[in-house]
Amino acid sequence: MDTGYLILETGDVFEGTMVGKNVSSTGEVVFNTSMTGYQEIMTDPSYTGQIITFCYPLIGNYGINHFDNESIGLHLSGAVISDLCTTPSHYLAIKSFAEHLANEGIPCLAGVDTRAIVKKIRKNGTMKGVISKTPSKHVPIGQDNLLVKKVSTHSVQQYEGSGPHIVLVDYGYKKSMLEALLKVGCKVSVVPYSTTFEEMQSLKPEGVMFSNGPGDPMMVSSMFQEVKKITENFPSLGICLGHQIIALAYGAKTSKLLFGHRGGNHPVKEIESGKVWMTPQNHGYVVTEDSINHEIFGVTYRNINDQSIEGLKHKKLPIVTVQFHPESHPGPSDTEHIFKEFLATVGKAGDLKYATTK
Ligand SMILES: NC(=O)CC[C@H](N)C(=O)O
Repeated sequence: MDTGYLILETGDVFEGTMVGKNVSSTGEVVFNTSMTGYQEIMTDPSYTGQIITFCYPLIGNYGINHFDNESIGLHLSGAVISDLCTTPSHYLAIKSFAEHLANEGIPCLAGVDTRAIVKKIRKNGTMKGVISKTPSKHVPIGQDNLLVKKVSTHSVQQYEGSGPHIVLVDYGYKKSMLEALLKVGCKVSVVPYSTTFEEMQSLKPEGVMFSNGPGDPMMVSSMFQEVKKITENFPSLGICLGHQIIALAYGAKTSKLLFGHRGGNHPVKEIESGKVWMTPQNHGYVVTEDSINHEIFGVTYRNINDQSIEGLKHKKLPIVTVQFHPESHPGPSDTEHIFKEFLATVGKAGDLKYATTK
């Protein structure tokens, strides 16, 4: 196996062994602290354009199976790990971690002191990096672009059900989000990120869910007006990127965290009840504290570690948003009630006075 390197924007170089596809790759270097769930993480479209450093030291021990993909294909730009297990042991395993990456054309640097990378990122912030076969490669800074467009569906996809009709706006949705709706009998239409209010109206949804997705939410600013109109007229739930986009559509601002929240045990406090929930998270941006108009939105959840905003609720309309991942996969499903609460608002829509009628 060839020697390879991770070169960070700071100039730091980490040596390891190239596994997966033996190619160079550039991305934003982030870290994930989950102890399990590498398959779900690798297939989460929100990681598009990112090199994921897995903090848990052993990766690949239970292989890759047919069931845990969160989307079709892999979206990450590369992986950096400590110990690679090449002989997976699990009754559902169909291939190894390294085979999966190789088949999908993604490089991985193994045998690295991932703790040292995490320390660098925690100190200097998320930064660009390159996985390369030579230690001297230049790290291209590159422009952020509309990553959502790369991963969103191009056409409407329908899933039958006998329950309420929910439209899922696809910014790069995780399969578990769709499954959370199908499990309780919803009929679901998955629609492109660029769906307008008029197109939404023609689908006659009873509720709208705005999904997770990659990149800076400001990149989707061309859709903010439409998102505002949609949420003013249909009960809405925004998750992660969906949460950020809804907040922006109502005039709030977002900013980038120093090193993001990515892992399976981020504690959030529900403000109303005082309860603390354990949540899976994967985000680099947050809704900025003083940008919230408190006459319009109330803060419903806060991160225990840094007090950042983890949830919003519109004061008059049935609009709820969360920064964490109630759909789980990987990580705890303790906040599954978010879907139930959303579905409870669906169907009562006719009784509500919407902002557009004011
Ligand atoms: N999982 C997500 O939806 C991520 C949202 C956004 N791309 C962020 O990093 O903050």
